[in-house]
Amino acid sequence: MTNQTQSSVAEDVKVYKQFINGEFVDTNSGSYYDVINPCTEEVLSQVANGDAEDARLALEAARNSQDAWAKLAACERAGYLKEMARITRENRVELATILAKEQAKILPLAQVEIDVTAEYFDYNAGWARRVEGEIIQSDNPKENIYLYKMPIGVTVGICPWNFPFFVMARKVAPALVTGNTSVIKPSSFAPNTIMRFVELIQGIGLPKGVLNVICGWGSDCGHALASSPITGLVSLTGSVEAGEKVMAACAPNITKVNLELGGKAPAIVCEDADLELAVTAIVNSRVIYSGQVCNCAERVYVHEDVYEQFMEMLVKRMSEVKVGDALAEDTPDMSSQISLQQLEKIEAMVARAVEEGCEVLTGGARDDRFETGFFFQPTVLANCRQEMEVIQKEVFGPVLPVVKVKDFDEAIALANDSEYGLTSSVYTQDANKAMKAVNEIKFGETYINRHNFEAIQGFHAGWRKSGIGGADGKHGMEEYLQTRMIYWERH
Ligand SMILES: NC(=O)C1=CN([C@@H]2O[C@H](COP(=O)(O)OP(=O)(O)OC[C@H]3O[C@@H](n4cnc5c(N)ncnc54)[C@H](OP(=O)(O)O)[C@@H]3O)[C@@H](O)[C@H]2O)C=CC1
Ligand SMILES: O=C(O)[C@@H](O)[C@@H]1OC[C@H](O)[C@H]1O
Repeated sequence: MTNQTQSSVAEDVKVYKQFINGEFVDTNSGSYYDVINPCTEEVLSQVANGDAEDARLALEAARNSQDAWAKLAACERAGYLKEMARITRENRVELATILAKEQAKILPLAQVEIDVTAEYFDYNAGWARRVEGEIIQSDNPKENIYLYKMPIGVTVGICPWNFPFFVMARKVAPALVTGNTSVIKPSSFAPNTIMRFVELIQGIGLPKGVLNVICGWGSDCGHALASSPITGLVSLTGSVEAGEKVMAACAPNITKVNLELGGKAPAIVCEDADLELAVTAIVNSRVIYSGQVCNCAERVYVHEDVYEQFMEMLVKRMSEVKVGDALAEDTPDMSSQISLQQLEKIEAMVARAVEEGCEVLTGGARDDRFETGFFFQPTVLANCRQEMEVIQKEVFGPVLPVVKVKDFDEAIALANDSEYGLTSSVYTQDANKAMKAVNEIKFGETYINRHNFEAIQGFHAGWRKSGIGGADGKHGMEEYLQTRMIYWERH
């Protein structure tokens, strides 16, 4: 943890306490840590460094409020989500600015995240009148069989730093509308926007304990939330390593997990592709939020017939990417990485790729034009081979490794050869190739002739190590429900 330091509470920066049972309270640990602006490295806030006791108090508050919350009419619960949407919209500029500063996200993208989050609250409010059960035919003519959809109880949402505000809503909105209560743990790297939002919604009258937000490190506070017998569901967005730990923590209580654990998205460029479209989509997808998005192109497979032309266009476009402070007036295309650790991880992966024989066509190093921050140059790597780490492991930075392939079958086989299975994309003007990809590519999400993002009414779900369960739409909402069967005999 190099860009957060433990400290006592200073007086001149914003301080965020824990939000438990409808009140802002001190952390049991008594300590706070600094959250910095990754571009400038200035301290933005001091945030409660929560521990297992904070987790216990938040979970108890969520448990104590859950019965009454579930007994409200679903449309009444939805009313609170609509209020959250309204308040998000009314404060969209303030929230986007906080977000941009705490995670080095360029302001237009931060604004998109805030606006989509408001949409997300509204969209989930719409499910209130649509959660339906079933009446099933019995073998006994005197019996009716009913299937009910019930809330799980207390849900925990553990958020990442890359889309912290949106992912918070992804975990809160379906939980609350279906009658669950929620404990949210933001990433320690980006808690400010979530905490400010919690301050802003104080006037909406949400019953105490229905939503609790506690900050603290995953290994301590997060682990305590996941391992508690009070917790009915843990939804985590983050690394495979954190997912494994959360599953292990949940195992003794057989607690349900819902995991979104990143990806290694292949982009396949066919010989008949519209190359201008493919290059634009792949470059945008790789540099958006400085390459730190789980569903964006992480490796490219290009047909040998168009390889030279594609690479020339790709290198030109990547070398033209504008890098700068996330809040600069002449808005850059991308900014700093979130932290020194992430910068060092990217740098080390690129260095190992070069040792293994990759050729750097542009970028390949830290961007030393900046006195502060954790900037890495937009990078294209050629001569990549399937077995290389840079093709197999998530880089999470502005680095595009490219592999030349002889045909579409080889591209699909190599794309599928991955422990990850979140998203993928195919660029072709041939409907038969597109259909073959739809049938044969083994990923939870495939984009044809475009790249990210997914729709809030879709279902964002990773295969293999990319996760379990999913989010968004009807099926994402159903992750927060369990079934109850009633067998009712007439006498
Ligand atoms: N799927 C995705 O969208 C994301 C993928 N990643 C991938 O993960 C890599 C590392 O990023 P990193 O920040 O370390 O991501 P993590 O997976 O460590 O963090 C994600 C969330 O999980 C929490 N967490 C970590 N360990 C535990 C645990 N044992 N129990 C409960 N909660 C836990 C974190 O808390 P805290 O950080 O506060 O300790 C954070 O809130 C990236 O390089 C990238 O490859 C990262 C972010 C998002
Ligand atoms: O963490 C991620 O990268 C994903 O959760 C991401 O957040 C917004 C994207 O559209 C996602 O799915």
